[in-house]
Amino acid sequence: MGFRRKGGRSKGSNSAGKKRPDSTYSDKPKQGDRLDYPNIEKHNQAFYDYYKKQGILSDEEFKQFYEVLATPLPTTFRITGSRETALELREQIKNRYVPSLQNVEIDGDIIQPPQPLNWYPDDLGWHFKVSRGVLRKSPDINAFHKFIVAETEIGNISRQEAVSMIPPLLLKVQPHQWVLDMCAAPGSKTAQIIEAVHANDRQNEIPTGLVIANDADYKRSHMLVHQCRRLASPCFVATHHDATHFPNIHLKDDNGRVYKMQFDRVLCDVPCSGDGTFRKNETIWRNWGIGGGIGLHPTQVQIFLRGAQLTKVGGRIVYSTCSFNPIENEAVVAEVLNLSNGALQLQDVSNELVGLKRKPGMKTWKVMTKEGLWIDSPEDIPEQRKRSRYPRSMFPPANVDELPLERCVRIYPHEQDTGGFFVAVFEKVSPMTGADTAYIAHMKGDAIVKEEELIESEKKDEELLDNVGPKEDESSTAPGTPEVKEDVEVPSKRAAAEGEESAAKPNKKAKESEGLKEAPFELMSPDSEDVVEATEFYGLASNFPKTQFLLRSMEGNSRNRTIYFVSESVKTILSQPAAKRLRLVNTGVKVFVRQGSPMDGGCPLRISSDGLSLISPYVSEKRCFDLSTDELRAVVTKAFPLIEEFDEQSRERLTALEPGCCIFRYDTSKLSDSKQRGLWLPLTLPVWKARVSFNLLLNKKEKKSLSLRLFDVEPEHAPAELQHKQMANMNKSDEASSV
Ligand SMILES: C[S@@+](CC[C@H](N)C(=O)[O-])C[C@H]1O[C@@H](n2cnc3c(N)ncnc32)[C@H](O)[C@@H]1O
Repeated sequence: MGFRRKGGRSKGSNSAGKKRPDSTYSDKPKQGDRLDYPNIEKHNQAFYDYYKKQGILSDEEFKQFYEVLATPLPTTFRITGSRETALELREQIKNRYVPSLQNVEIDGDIIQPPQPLNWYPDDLGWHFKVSRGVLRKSPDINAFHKFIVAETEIGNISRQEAVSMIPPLLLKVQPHQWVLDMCAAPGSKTAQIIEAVHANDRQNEIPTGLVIANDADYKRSHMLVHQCRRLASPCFVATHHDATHFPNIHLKDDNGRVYKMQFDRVLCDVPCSGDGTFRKNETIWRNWGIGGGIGLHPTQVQIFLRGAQLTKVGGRIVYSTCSFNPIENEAVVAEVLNLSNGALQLQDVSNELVGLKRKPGMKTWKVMTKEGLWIDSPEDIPEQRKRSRYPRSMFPPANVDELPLERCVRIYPHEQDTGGFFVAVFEKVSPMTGADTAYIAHMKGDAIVKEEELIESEKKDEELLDNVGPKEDESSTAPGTPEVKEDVEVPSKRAAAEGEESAAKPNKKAKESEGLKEAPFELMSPDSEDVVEATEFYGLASNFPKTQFLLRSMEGNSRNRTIYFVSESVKTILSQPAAKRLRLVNTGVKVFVRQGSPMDGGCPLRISSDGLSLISPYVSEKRCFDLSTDELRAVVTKAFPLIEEFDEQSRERLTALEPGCCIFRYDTSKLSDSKQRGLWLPLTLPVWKARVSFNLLLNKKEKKSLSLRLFDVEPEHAPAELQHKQMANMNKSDEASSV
């Protein structure tokens, strides 16, 4: 299937009736665009003229670039989750799916099986040169499609555009670092950052790092929470602030010294015109206009500058957009470099992500007014009012030759079949703010910083931000400003629907207003009844940090229904009065959930599957049970396994086990084909044990993925009649424990 056009127009004409300039442009399908081509015109004359005139590429390359923009993207994905489980899944793809996808023919062409992206570390990023449409429809790749869908649903795979994976890799996050993601929703880059913080996860180790993921849009910040929840990180905090004025949080150390919360790593993946997403975003073909970049430039400068202020000396900052526009890219970089007075250094990253094809940043560019006039400086605009819409920072600065802008990274779609992207990496090499100087003094321990001094220095930071901000008659949502685009897949259809609308209006001046509907986040006392109950029942080891439990709602005198767990770093923030300034949307991993009173007695607090990997290393042997392969098959594939189906020895042990939640373990090397299946990690499963039966505490999707992965079968759905009979066998606590 080739390009389909709206009726009546001649081949190669745009919506205004003009011809698409590339003579080679034709209806002939190209590699990767075989099916599902949307019925829209893929030409925008204003875009074409603007970038041709900007000279972003040589004439020859520009032709290729513009041709590729009209083709759909290949399918790309990232294997996510904790490092060990990600490596397991990678082996499964390599050993099972890649061989099964050799010599598959679609529309007369043999397609290449999926391949790792050559620049992505450890073969955890993949591309498959067929469009999503082909992936969905072709019967030959149906099994692979099913696998991708199932693993995406439970969060083991993230379908993320290749270029969007780049900024978190260049951020180089370490497990002990504090990271701020300033514009984070819907959150695929945050997910990568969280994974980096957990890169060294071993049993009994909770990283000391912290990830604060922020977005100005309240609804979108919930999409972010949804996306990151599956990673179950106790180091994750979601906030909701206008990043241009992300609050100053003052913390006190054990000696009473005040210091400002600053970060080792800051990601500024700012709202942008999104013209790097032409290949997947049909509306942008119709809506692209010069006003987008112009309207967003001041906000982009402010967000980046604020990010730089919040970075520790010695820390790294990544600025990125999915736009080709130098007004949103090099102009922003040049302005903030100059404002930093040498504190920021633009890094040469040509030796990082080897294999990634890229072009250097631009050293010169032009500004076009919304009326289509090319201008050299704001003074060339006759009207004073209009002039203020084109701040000097949009133009190449006088010292442009001294700035190493060539170190910026430009990714063009035609070079390696991707979307378009811009990334620049910085290090803060010297103090830039009063807080930097105070922080250094704090770290040396040789000065007591007074809070008033800190506040005074912060006023200066604030003034600087206001000076570069949009002027009275400007707005980042000025006419012509397009929707904010993402280069990532949203986590669910519902979330996507919520996000679409709000993405169109970045909440530029989000006030620090009160009245958000979030429940309070209260740390629990280790002596509280709930903590004592859980500790005793599960025999939690003495080295388990019992001061890091959290409640999300105060439920009066009644027993608390859900108990969360946070890392030491999150506790540090939450336990200080300054935490009140943070508009928290979410933090903490759900570890215990209270059931209705179990009929057989036992502890009604069950372990949540979200918190299982955190809690299980500390649970005593009295609540753990090792399975044989046959028993595992019964637990994973059957709807209602009964204790009597187990062998005699197991029956005895299980019958003696006090009712309530416990952990079933399985050593995967016992599976005869574990290598072929790419399985080597021990399995830990949360189970509700009742008097005569038990119940796997996983949701349907998790259960299905597990069953397919281990035994190639879908788990049993019991017919209604059997369900009824079995339920009668089970006591009330079995029913209550179904997730
Ligand atoms: C390009 S998207 C970010 C994509 C995200 N980093 C990811 O990888 O999933 C830009 C985000 O900035 C948010 N945004 C817009 N204006 C903002 C502001 N002033 N402060 C914070 N976030 C803002 C938008 O709501 C949008 O979610």
